Amino acid sequence: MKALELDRISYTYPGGTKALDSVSFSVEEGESVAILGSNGAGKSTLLDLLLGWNKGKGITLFGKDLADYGRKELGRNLALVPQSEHYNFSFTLLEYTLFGRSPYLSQMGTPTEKDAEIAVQALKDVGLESYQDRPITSLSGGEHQLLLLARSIAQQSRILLLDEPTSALDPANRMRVISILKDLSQKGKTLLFTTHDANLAYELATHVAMLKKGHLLCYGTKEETVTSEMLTTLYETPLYVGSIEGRTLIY
Ligand SMILES: Nc1ncnc2c1ncn2[C@@H]1O[C@H](COP(=O)(O)OP(=O)(O)OP(=O)(O)O)[C@@H](O)[C@H]1O
Repeated sequence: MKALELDRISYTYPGGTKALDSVSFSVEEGESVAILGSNGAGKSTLLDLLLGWNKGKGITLFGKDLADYGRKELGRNLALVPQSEHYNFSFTLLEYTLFGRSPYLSQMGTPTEKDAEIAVQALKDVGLESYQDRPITSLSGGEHQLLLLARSIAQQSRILLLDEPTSALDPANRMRVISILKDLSQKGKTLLFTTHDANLAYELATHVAMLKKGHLLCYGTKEETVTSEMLTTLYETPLYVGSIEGRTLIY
């Protein structure tokens, strides 16, 4: 089943910047898609369109027009892991992770024991369970990024959108997040993530979308798209795709 279809998506900001120009591709459920592109290429604009924060036409989610989704229904299908988030109040980690359960709560409803179990398990998945009663304001930058992933795991959406999911992480936590995301992907979750790390894209993605100045330079399997020529064209700087001990390495 198609999880996502983009049909000639364009977006111009009020000031007149055309951030996306006729971008089309589709994603099957269970695929993992890396969105690559230089600074200002339109990656965040695309994520904001998928989340309905920027309004646009031509986006279909599981066969239904994005514009026809209610807020909670959208939350059950799509979760975002931003790079960071500003906190207005000092919740505990567990309370914050429980926000991921919002799309499943009734009007004025409070989270159930089952919701709490799911949130605790999500904190365990990212290795933050021993911090669950600590205030979120006490976290380091990397822990903060792991918490945002935990909240989205608790949300149990069919698609996960991730904005630079490993940007603040040390090597051990980077590996942990890659392993969590691979596991989610194997269980059938559809992933779309932006990254400046072509090695991460190659390791985690099944497919790659390359955006250049708002245009789709190419879309296809990682084997088709991640080539020295394509990456050099995308970033306008020499990049090479090689192999060390049987593993693909981009440098
Ligand atoms: N709120 C806004 N108002 C006007 N122009 C914007 C706004 N947000 C982004 N832009 C412009 O739209 C274009 C695409 O920006 P976008 O943030 O989508 O790029 P990006 O690929 O996510 O970049 P980066 O890798 O630097 O995060 C850029 O030219 C940017 O300056």
